[in-house]
Amino acid sequence: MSARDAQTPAVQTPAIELINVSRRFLTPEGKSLTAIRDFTMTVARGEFVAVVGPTGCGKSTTLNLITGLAKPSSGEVRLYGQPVDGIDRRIGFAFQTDALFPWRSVIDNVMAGPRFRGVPKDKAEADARAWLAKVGLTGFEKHYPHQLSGGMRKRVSLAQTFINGPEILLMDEPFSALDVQTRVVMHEELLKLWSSSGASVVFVTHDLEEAIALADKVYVLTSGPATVKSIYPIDIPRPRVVSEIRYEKHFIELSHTIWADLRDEVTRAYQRNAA
Ligand SMILES: Nc1ncnc2c1ncn2[C@@H]1O[C@H](COP(=O)(O)OP(=O)(O)OP(=O)(O)O)[C@@H](O)[C@H]1O
Repeated sequence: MSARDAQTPAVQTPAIELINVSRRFLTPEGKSLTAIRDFTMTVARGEFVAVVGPTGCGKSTTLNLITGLAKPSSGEVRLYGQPVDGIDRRIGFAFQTDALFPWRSVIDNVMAGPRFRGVPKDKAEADARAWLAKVGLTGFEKHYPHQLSGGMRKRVSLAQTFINGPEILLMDEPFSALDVQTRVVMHEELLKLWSSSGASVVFVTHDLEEAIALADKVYVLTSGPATVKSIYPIDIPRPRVVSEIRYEKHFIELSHTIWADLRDEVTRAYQRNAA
């Protein structure tokens, strides 16, 4: 076997696999609640997967299983072919609320990760400046988070995440608190950073258009317990200009098709909550 052949299986191993995963919780009343049932998902290396589903269906629980913060009740979660075992340094996160330290300047916030990992101060600072330049924040290094707009804080957050070179990026509605225009700008930023990073992404959102604009694949989940209802490949060529593609015929067709599928689950979840 040549060295190249020996490497092939590893190269083909997906970045993330959830195999027939179920996750049950005990409710405060002591009842068993199944948040996720027979959930199977594969994220190839470098792939961008978006996950949409009705509110409360189990999207965040899915991310927690990938991080190792939650353990499956049955089934298996693998990263690069290996069972998840605790918090993995290859994973980066982005949540709805950013994780900026309010008492630290922008550059100190971005340097925090590398410094924590033992990178010397000069190198960490130079890297942080370079990442701030990539997200268009040169000149804001000495500002504090409260002196920035919501969109600028998100840019700092992205720099703070990408500076650590994550191989896997888990994003839980990271842009949902932003206004629509800023959100589109952040989509462009994210796609630019992601395409040069090669990271594998799981992006959870309520916003179907956001999912289609960003992802290679959209997973539609059922109303809880979450299981995979459908998987839609998004064959819109890259690089994508997010502000433009949403007006294209194919984008609108994809939105209609996937929404028809998602709408049933949203209605079901709404009726269940109302009952
Ligand atoms: N630690 C926990 N203990 C008990 N129940 C939990 C726990 N974590 C989540 N759940 C329940 O599991 C279900 C799925 O929750 P989850 O947060 O994963 O949904 P979600 O799809 O991310 O929600 P949303 O769309 O509102 O953000 C919910 O019914 C929730 O109440």
